[in-house]
Amino acid sequence: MQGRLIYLMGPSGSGKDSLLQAARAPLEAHGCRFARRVITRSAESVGEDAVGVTPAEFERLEGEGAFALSWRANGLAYGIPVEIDAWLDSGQDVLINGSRGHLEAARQRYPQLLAILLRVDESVLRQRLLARGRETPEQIEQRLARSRSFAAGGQGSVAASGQPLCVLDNSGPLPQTVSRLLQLLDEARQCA
Ligand SMILES: Nc1ncnc2c1ncn2[C@@H]1O[C@H](COP(=O)(O)OP(=O)(O)OP(=O)(O)O)[C@@H](O)[C@H]1O
Ligand SMILES: O=P(O)(O)OC[C@H]1O[C@H](OP(=O)(O)O)[C@H](O)[C@@H]1O
Repeated sequence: MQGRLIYLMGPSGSGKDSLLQAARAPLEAHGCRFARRVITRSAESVGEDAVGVTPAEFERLEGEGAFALSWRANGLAYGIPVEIDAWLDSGQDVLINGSRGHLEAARQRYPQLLAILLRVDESVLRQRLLARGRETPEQIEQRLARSRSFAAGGQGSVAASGQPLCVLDNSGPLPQTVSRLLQLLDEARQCA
């Protein structure tokens, strides 16, 4: 039986990486694999254990078919290694840190993907981005503007009619969000 792609997305600062890190051990115990992203951002950047490459290296890798999914946003390029297809073919679920802007393209390649939208209150979002301190104030404002655009239905709504979407609120304590994610995935497994 084919594994399922679990596509976690949400505003920058909503807590995707934190949630993935906190939920990793229990999910790996259930056989779920985690894709390590390739990003044109320094590997030393806080918050995500990604592979950092130059834009030229990214273009080369993308041209060689190294990515199952790739997209651009926030002045960066993001790639999901194509090795996830072998994991899925072997029946393993795969959890990735996705993109709202790339959801429809991802659905084309993975029609059965489970889309999970992480949300937090706008006031919380700004505070978390500022506290994290990875982006400059200008970049934070650009990311907040991008999220407002999605909330207003721009850039392709993630809530396309007829497409299943799970919404997970991370405005509260992270352990609560982890528990809800695990419960949501258990429910999804049972109705798969
Ligand atoms: N439930 C939570 N309660 C309090 N702080 C949180 C919570 N979840 C995440 N954070 C904090 O919010 C900041 C943003 O979290 P994180 O980097 O995981 O978000 P993200 O969605 O991965 O952002 P990006 O898409 O920009 O990488 C971090 O400093 C993180 O420690
Ligand atoms: O705005 P949308 O399309 O949802 O996401 C765009 C990109 O921003 C975030 O990455 P990061 O914040 O740079 O780690 C997402 O993971 C995605 O890769």
